[in-house]
Amino acid sequence: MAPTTAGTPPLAPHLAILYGSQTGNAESIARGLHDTAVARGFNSSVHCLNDHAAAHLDQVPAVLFITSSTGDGEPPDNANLFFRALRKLKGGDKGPWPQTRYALLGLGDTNYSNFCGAAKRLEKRVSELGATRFYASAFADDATGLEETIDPWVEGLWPVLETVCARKGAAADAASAAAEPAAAPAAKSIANKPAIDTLVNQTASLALTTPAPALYSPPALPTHTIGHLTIPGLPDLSTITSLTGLPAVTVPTVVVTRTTATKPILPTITDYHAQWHSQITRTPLPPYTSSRPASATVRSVTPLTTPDAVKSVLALDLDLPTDTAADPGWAWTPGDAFGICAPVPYDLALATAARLGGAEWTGDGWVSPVVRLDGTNGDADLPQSLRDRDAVVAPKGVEGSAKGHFYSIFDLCRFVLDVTATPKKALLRALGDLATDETEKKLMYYLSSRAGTKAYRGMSDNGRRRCFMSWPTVPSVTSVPLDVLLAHVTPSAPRLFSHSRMGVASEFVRALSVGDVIPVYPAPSARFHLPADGSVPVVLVGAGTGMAPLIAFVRHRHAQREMASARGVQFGSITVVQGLRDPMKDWLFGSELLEMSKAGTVTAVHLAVSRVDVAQGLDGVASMTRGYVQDAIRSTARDAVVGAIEKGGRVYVCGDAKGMGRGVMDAVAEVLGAARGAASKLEAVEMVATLVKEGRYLQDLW
Ligand SMILES: Cc1cc2nc3c(=O)[nH]c(=O)nc-3n(C[C@H](O)[C@H](O)[C@H](O)COP(=O)(O)O)c2cc1C
Repeated sequence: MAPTTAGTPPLAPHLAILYGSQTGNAESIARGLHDTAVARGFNSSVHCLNDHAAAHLDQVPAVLFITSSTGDGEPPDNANLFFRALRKLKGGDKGPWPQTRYALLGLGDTNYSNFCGAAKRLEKRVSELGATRFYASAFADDATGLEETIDPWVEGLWPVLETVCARKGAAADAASAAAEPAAAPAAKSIANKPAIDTLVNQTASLALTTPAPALYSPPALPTHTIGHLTIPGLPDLSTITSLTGLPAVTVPTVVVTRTTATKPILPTITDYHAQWHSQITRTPLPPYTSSRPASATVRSVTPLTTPDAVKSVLALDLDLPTDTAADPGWAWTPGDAFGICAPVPYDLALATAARLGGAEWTGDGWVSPVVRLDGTNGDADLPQSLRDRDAVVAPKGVEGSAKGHFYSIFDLCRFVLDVTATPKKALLRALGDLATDETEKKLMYYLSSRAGTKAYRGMSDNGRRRCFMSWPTVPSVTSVPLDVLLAHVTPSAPRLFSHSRMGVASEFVRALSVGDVIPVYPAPSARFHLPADGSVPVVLVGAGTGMAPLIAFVRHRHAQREMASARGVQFGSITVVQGLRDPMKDWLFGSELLEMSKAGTVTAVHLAVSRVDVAQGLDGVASMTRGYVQDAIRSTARDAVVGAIEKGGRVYVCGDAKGMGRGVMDAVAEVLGAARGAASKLEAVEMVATLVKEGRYLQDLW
């Protein structure tokens, strides 16, 4: 039994914490809550939603749901089976839900139109099935800072939970049912220490230093702009004596044991994968997932934009191994995506490993010490990113042949920890705890506190907010323990590409060459597919690389038309509304669309051009509007969009959530509302909401 806080008897009933997490945020919150629960004497267990059976929901008096949303308000991959199970409950079969009491925390981003869609759907369904909410639900927004909602929610949760789990009687239950998140946590005092002259001038810039090995003179470590941390508006911290709202430090649940083995550090992906002692490198059998990907060989990398375009876009042609045919997941339909497990850039991974004491020069090359990772209480305590990977036989040189999770420190930096992600406040807090220099400690505490929220959001490393920038800013932390990093750094998340969505110009994709082998897995879309009935008109709205799944739709329709031409089958109209900067530089698939127009597959192409004047039209293009796709929908493409919807058609929107998702939805509401004589904006918005419900307004946003 875990230790309890002084004077509190262990609470017999179990608490089940269930999370759905795509990129690790919800999982790390769930695990942090579990640790705190155990420390408070709860008999807690933590599982991803797909493993809900292991939580024995019929026996626990309280369940905590923590889930993010992905896609267009869809559940994360490790929650989709749970949602399916909820859907399957029919009639009198309500499963364990009528006896279940729950609290729910949703994670989302208001840049997506379906804010916290998965969490809200989960709550609706379990309530329908008879579950009772014992604590007010909260929905945290990545756009404004998750902590602002999460911290008070967690703070207020504990007293309510103790009542609910201890079952102190009906009166207490009734009181707890109405509970709202409690007030902000009490101030935590921090030492009032020396002046911070170097920091008050608002920039801390520190270089990476690695001691040279004794015998050989190693080549210089790759230079990466690490640690050029700019913090606008940093106050004089010497005047601050107490800070509130510091995030809880996540207790590491991974035990790191260093072995005697080392492993070569190689820059190339092909060689690297060929010798990694982990599931990710040897192509496993299907089904392929992000942690058990297949290996694909790059057949070609072709630029789709001119060299002077603002953003370069590449077409990647990949060869999948023949055995992938056995995986039904690869039987893709247009609109489906696939994931590429992009590693951290080699130079950065090596520089980070070196800082962690994980890169040694042998005279022949760099090697990295191999560590074994175990959960504190078995595999269930490993973060999911590690747990999903199969245990492998110990590498040569390690005593015994027991299977385990073996990684070189470099492997962890390259494939497991995403040091390019935005640092979580909890990581800054943990760095503050580790810092021996009081000034650095105070800076880290400040950035992770409530008062430091503005500085935290404004801090940047050459305009980006990346995890690794924070480490050199605390040079007194000579080495961050790996278990602390595993608890606080976001795990590397795969990037999703449409089948036929060409590589977003990421650092990783740009560096690929023909013959490289990369880890990939299928990620089918639940809803972003063409209607089975080819006579349904469609409107395709895409900007930038958002055109990729849409061109796959066009190609598919074109092939269907060719096959059906002799039979006189009628096909619905295809209206394309495409956003681009300059038709001469980045009109993706331009010539193909013109050909498809000529062939009659595409009915009209409306271009929205954001960076150059469009005095002249282009042959074969129905209209050119200066502005964004939403401007085209409001003007030249208005009739086509409304006409298609009124004929029972569907609208597909693909692009970035911030730039276009909201804007396009507003524009469609406006033109549809006007055409149907909506009495108010709200009524017009409800019209689009109905289309969404009917599966006639579909979005693939990122
Ligand atoms: C591709 C993608 C799609 C997303 N879709 C939604 C969405 O539809 N609704 C929403 O509220 N948040 C959406 N989000 C935001 C995430 O839910 C949010 O960033 C959350 O903190 C991620 O938590 P996780 O790391 O546990 O998955 C999306 C994020 C990404 C990257």
